[in-house]
Amino acid sequence: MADTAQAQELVYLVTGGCGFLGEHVVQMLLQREPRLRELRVFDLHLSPWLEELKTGPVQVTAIQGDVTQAHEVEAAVAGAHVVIHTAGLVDVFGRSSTKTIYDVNVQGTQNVIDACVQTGTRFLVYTSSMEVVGPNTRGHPFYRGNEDTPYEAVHSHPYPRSKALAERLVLEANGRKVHGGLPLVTCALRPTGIYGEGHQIIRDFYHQGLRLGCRLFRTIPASVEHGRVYVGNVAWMHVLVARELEKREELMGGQTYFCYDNSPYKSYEDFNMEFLGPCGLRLVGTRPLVPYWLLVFLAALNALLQWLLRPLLLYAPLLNPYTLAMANTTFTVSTDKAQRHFGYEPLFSWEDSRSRTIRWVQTTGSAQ
Ligand SMILES: NC(=O)c1ccc[n+]([C@@H]2O[C@H](COP(=O)([O-])OP(=O)(O)OC[C@H]3O[C@@H](n4cnc5c(N)ncnc54)[C@H](O)[C@@H]3O)[C@@H](O)[C@H]2O)c1
Ligand SMILES: C[C@@H](CO)CCC[C@@H](C)[C@H]1CC[C@H]2[C@@H]3[C@H](O)C=C4C[C@@H](O)CC[C@]4(C)[C@H]3CC[C@]12C
Repeated sequence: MADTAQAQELVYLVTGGCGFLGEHVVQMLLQREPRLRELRVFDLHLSPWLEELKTGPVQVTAIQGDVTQAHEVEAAVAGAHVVIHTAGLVDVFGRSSTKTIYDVNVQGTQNVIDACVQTGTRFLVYTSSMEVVGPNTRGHPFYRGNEDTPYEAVHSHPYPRSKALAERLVLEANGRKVHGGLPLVTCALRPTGIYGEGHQIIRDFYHQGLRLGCRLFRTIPASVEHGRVYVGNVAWMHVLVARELEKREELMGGQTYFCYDNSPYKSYEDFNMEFLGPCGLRLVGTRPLVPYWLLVFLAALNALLQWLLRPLLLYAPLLNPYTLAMANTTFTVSTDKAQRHFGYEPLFSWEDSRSRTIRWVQTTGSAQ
C-alpha cells in the first residue's frame, strides 16, 4: 500500500477500472502512488474485489457508470486531479455493433474530455492501442518500429477506427482551457497485445488446448512477429505518465507512447506457448498445418455465418478476416521514447512476467 508518510492529496479516477488492464492500474496506483488520497473506480460493471480495497489507507470509491452518459462521467470526474481513461469496448470479433463500439470508444472519450474541461481536471491519460497504427488491412509489416516510423495506417474495422478517432480527440484536446483557465494536458499510451493475469484469450486458448488432448495446432508461420507487453508494465507506464505529466507538461502533453517491455518477439502462437507449454499444452507443427488459403476461406465463412445468423444468435468465433490479418502480419515495437520522456523502465522482467502469467493460468485455468 502507499507510503502514508507523504502528503496524501491527490484524487485519481480510473475509468474501466474493473477491466483486465484497469484492475492492474488500480492495484498499481495503490502500491506506487504515495500521494493518493482518493481513488475513484468507474466501470459499467463493478467487480467484487473492489470491496477488499476499501479497508486500506486510500479512500477507494466505486462508481457504477457508463462513459456514454455525459452526466455520469461529469459527476465522477468532478474534483479529480487526474483521469486515466482505460474504459473501452475491445471487440474485434463482431460481438457488438459498429454503433455501440463508436458510442463507447469515441463518444465515451469525448465525454471524458468534456467532463475534464467543465470541471477543471487538468491531466488526462488515455489508453489507446497499437491498432491506431496497425497492422493495416494491406498486411504491411511494422518491424521493430517506433512512434516516428512511417506506416500507412488504413483502418477498415470499427475497433481500430474507433481507437484512432478517440486518440485524435484526446491529443487535440491537449492545451484546451479547463474550468479555472489552466490548460488540459493529455497523452495517449499505445499498448501492443497485452498479456498477463486476467487475460481472457489466453484462458480460452488453454481450454481449447485441453479439449484437443493438450494440443494446439500451428496456423501462423513462426516468422510472423507479434508485439506483446506484460499487463503489469502497461499499468506501471500509466501510473508513471499520470505522475510525470504535471512536471513535464511541455514535453509530454499531446504525445503518444507505445507500451513496451522486454517480452520477446515471437509469433502470436509461439508467444502464448511460453505460458501454455508449462501448463501442459503442446503446439503441433513447425509450420502451419492448415494452408493459408484454407484459413482465409474459413475466416470468410465465419464472417458470412456471423452475418447470416445475426438475426437468430450471436456467432463470434476468434477467427475472422480481421483477426487472421492481425495474427498474420508482423507488428513489433522497439522504442525508448517513454524512457527518454519520463524515465520509464519496465517494473517486471520478462522472467517475472512469464512466471506470474503461468501461475495465473495454472490456478484459474482449470476452473471453468
Ligand atoms: N487487451 C489488449 O491487448 C489491449 C491492447 C491495447 C489497448 N487496449 C485498450 O486497453 C483498454 C482496456 O482494455 P482491456 O483489455 O482491459 O479490456 P476489458 O474489456 O477487460 O476492460 C474494459 C473495461 O471497460 C469497461 N467498460 C466498457 N464499456 C463501458 C462503458 N460504456 N462505461 C464504463 N465502462 C465500460 C468494461 O466493463 C471493462 O471493465 C481498452 O481501452 C483497450 O482498447 C487493450
Ligand atoms: C488465426 C488464429 C488461430 O490460432 C489466431 C487468432 C488470434 C487472434 C484472436 C489474436 C491475434 C492478435 C490479437 C490482437 C492483438 O494482440 C492486439 C490487440 C490490440 C488491442 O487493442 C485489443 C486486442 C487485440 C485486438 C488482440 C485480439 C486478439 C488477436 C486478434
